[in-house]
Amino acid sequence: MISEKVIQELKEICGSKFVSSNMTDRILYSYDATRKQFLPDVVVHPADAQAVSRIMKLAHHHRIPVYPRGAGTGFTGGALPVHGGMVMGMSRMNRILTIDQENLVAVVEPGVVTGDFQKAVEAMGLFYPPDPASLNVSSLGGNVAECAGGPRCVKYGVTKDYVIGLEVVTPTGDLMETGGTTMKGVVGYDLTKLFCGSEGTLAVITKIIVKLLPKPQAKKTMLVVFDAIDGAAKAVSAIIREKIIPATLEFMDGRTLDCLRQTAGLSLPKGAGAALIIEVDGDTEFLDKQAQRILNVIESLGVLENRVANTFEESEEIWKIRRAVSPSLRKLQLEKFNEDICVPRSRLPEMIRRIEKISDHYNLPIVNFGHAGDGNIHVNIMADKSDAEQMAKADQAVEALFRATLELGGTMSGEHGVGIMKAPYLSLELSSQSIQYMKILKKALDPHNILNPGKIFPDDAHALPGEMK
Ligand SMILES: O=C(O)CC[C@@H](O)C(=O)O
Ligand SMILES: [Zn+2]
Repeated sequence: MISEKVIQELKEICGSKFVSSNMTDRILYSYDATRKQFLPDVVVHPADAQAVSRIMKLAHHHRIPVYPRGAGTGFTGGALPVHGGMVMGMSRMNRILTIDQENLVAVVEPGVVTGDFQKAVEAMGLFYPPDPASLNVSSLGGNVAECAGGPRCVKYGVTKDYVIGLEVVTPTGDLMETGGTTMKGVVGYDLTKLFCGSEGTLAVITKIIVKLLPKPQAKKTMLVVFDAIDGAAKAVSAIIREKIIPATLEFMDGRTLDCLRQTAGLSLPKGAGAALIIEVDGDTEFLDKQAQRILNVIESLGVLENRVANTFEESEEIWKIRRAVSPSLRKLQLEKFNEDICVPRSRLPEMIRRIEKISDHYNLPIVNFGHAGDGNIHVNIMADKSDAEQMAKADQAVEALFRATLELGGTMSGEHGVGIMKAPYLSLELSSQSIQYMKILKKALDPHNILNPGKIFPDDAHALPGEMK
């Protein structure tokens, strides 16, 4: 419980309107996309970095857990207040501070919605590539904390490849700047990169400096439907082997397509085993050549249909299909164990076969889609929540999936992070030494473990007293 005195201090810092301990607000901020629920004691919305710093000093002094929160679209529980305490919503800090067209750099606050930022820079002929599926809702602070990815990462890289500087507040309340606005900089340790993807456990992000690119002149989007999943997986490898890196190389298996047909009314050829969304970008002449090269490479792999978007609207129609996948799967009323394993691209066909075996072995449907061009697949193990046996099997299937991924030289998470969901499996992938050094880092910055506790490390996450069933 947080004392009335501390609540009063929080109100002085944020303004009383922006501090709430009423049940409605506590429930509102008890969820994220994992749909797990942990009730915070209080929800605060600071207006600026000074307020964040004062809050952290207060929390540090009173040992109150603090959970920074963007839009709550994370899939591993990064924003969940698993030990109660304070949720710190960053939505008031939502200004685009500068878009510097001369230096191709922008400075933003963490609460800016990713999609809004992209539109703002695109209106100036610039480009911010990271495009998580949640981009119309998710905010840049959360994207940085989780090092968000998305379809375009195959060509353009992930969030941390664009973040060149940060302003952060440490768990003890110090306000600190890292990096800067230059394209290069090698003075001292790269704290910017350390904080990117640290899942809100090392610092609260209060300002972000990103580099931008010129906006590609044009793009061409294709939805290529295959008769069998193997053909689609081979097509991904074949395109990369041909030394072509398209702007996106997204994959949806037959079950994903069935689900889209059922819940989103999509018309696709009957008997489709899988589909790829391939987008190429650049100048117009190059686009046509590259699209043709891709089609030549994959045509013998069982292509049933190739839908080419000729206009921006047609391209958006194809992307709407892709962005509908995750919400459509939710409509199936099954528990969705959504993983985001990543394997070396050449191992993708084998990984897909291994996933099929896991599905057969545990007798559970598994729906696969995602960023195949990166070897990053969202493996969704589906189980009936009311069937305890199925739920237990799904847990075993998750572990089998991680073990298979690691055997093929992959990683358990390409883009969603560890949070609470993968914490129990951390030692499958990381050596005890790396875990130990990570904990030393955490302790150096957060001696009392108050910033987003219960995340990443298994011994922290194993007992989560606050979970509501
Ligand atoms: O696993 C999911 O449901 C969504 C994953 C999300 O990163 C996506 O690419 O759509
Ligand atoms: Zn994804």
